[in-house]
Amino acid sequence: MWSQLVHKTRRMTCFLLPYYHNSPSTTKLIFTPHYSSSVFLRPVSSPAVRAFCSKSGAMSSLLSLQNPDYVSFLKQREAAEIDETLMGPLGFSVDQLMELAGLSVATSIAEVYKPTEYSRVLAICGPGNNGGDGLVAARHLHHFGYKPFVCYPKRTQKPLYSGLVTQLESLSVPFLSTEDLPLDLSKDFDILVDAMFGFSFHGAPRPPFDDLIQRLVCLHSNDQTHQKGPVIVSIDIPSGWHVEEGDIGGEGIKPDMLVSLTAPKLCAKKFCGSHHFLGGRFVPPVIADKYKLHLPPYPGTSMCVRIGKPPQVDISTLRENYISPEFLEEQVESDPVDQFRKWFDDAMAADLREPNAMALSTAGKDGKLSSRMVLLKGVDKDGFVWYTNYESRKARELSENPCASLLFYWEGLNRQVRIEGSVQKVSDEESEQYFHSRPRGSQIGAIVSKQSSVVPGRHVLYQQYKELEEKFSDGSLIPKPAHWGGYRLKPKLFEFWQGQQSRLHDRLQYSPQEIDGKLVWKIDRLAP
Ligand SMILES: NC(=O)C1=CN([C@@H]2O[C@H](COP(=O)(O)OP(=O)(O)OC[C@H]3O[C@@H](n4cnc5c(N)ncnc54)[C@H](OP(=O)(O)O)[C@@H]3O)[C@@H](O)[C@H]2O)[C@@H](O)CC1
Ligand SMILES: Cc1cc2nc3c(=O)[nH]c(=O)nc-3n(C[C@H](O)[C@H](O)[C@H](O)COP(=O)(O)O)c2cc1C
Ligand SMILES: Cc1ncc(COP(=O)(O)O)c(C=O)c1O
Ligand SMILES: [K+]
Repeated sequence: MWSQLVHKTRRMTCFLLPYYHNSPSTTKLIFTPHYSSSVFLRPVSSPAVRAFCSKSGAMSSLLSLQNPDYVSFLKQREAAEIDETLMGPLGFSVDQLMELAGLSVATSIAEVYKPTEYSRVLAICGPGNNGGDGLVAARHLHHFGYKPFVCYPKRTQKPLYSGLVTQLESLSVPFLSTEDLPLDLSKDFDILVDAMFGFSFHGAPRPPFDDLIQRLVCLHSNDQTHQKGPVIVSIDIPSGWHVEEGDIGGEGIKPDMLVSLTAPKLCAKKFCGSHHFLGGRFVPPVIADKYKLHLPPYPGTSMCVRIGKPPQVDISTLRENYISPEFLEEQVESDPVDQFRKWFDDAMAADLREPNAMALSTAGKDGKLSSRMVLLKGVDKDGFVWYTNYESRKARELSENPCASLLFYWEGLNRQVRIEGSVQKVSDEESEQYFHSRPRGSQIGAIVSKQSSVVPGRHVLYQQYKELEEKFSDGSLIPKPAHWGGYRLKPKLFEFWQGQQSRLHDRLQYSPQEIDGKLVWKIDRLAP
């Protein structure tokens, strides 16, 4: 029953997302591989890494980073034209677009700046639609667990805007006048949302926005004194910047994050902050087509996607402080295989990706070690089973030295399990049975791959694969190659590790002992 459970292939889906790619002469539909996003249960330490790896798909971020010309930039006139087309012939209302734009901004912020660290948000909203985006974003941020404040000094008397204000008031989001705002914004807020001006900005900022922009500029000078100040998130255009030329005098605001909407405007090429996101997941193909837009695909159901390079991180600063329930001797099973199953069930329940992936370490007769990942395919009192090629490097090493170790790491649960023991091949019948339970593609793959040998190129494998696929296209039985089968590790030592704060982890080791001629497992606590 349990081994059937692990047989199920979980979330290994690679599906194809169409997006429109245009060259001057043609418009063709390109299929981009996109991998279903994995769930990271704990935030990783730095905002940069967090953003890169967050739930909404490191894979599509990778796609957009591989090619710097991947994204198109719009002129001011084009941005206005697209706006008109969307809200004219394409049937959108301004309310709809603003809602989606504001939601994109809020989700982009939430991907990088977690509310546990950055709770106090000030949205400074201007008189136009950019200001409207700011009001919508503030509402979503409230629902995401932030504490937003709004400064909205030049209100527009249209029902859309008064409705947005009423919605925020009903959530008790405080509205602050420019007089209420502290001159130095660095102490009272963690995030400043710059929603003053978007693509219709022209000339020099007029009061009261000139002063508000200046207060954002001042924050950089504070920065030089190495104080941790609030981060600035600009919506669509860093306010005060020329929509196409950018920060002409070099004295404008320097946002940490820019959320471009629909497509980035030309000024975004000059953006030097750490986080450039794209939002506004509503562009129909006809617009992408007409303006020859290259836009990255949005991952999964996300409202935003990172564009541009993620910030460089200092690897030495990456660390987690593990916070877990205590793992005590009194709680554990006397049999380590039972304890393993308990933890495996927890890993399944936590919806971790491939909880049955384990590192297998082997050493040949020369004593040189090697490790690789394999998938656990069954466990019982007899041992831990995986399948592989009997002519691979690991197989050679196991034939020379049958000792091996297994390692599971369940990141989302702060747990690792080490298992050591001796290895034997499983019976031929067992291998046969498992082989035929695999997807036919993987069965053919096992025939094609002379695992661990040198191949002249991918095309060779692909060619052989195609031939065999054709040969077995009638659905006939694909014979298991003699060189493919399972191994079973009979455990002689276990260690269960539960991460704890300040590196004072729990480590319980099980080793076999003979008492009165009976084999029992002795449990020892090891120092972390
Ligand atoms: N499809 C899309 O792309 C979508 C776009 N959306 C959003 O709309 C944004 C564009 O909105 P928008 O056209 O209302 O213009 P925006 O820049 O917010 O402000 C114009 C106001 O500012 C004023 N103003 C101008 N210059 C000034 C100055 N120097 N100093 C002072 N004031 C100045 C100007 O007054 P005026 O000069 O006309 O008297 C007017 O009142 C866009 O960037 C995006 O955020 C999303 O909501 C939905 C989808
Ligand atoms: C998550 C994961 C699971 C894997 N599972 C298996 C497996 O079950 N069997 C296998 O032969 N290779 C598996 N591989 C590939 C191995 O890591 C390795 O590349 C291959 O077995 C060749 O190893 P060797 O040259 O050391 O023998 C897996 C790789 C990953 C990343
Ligand atoms: C080469 C190879 N063999 C076998 C496996 C085990 O996979 P399956 O679940 O198809 O047996 C894997 C998994 O990644 C693999 O890469
Ligand atoms: K702005």
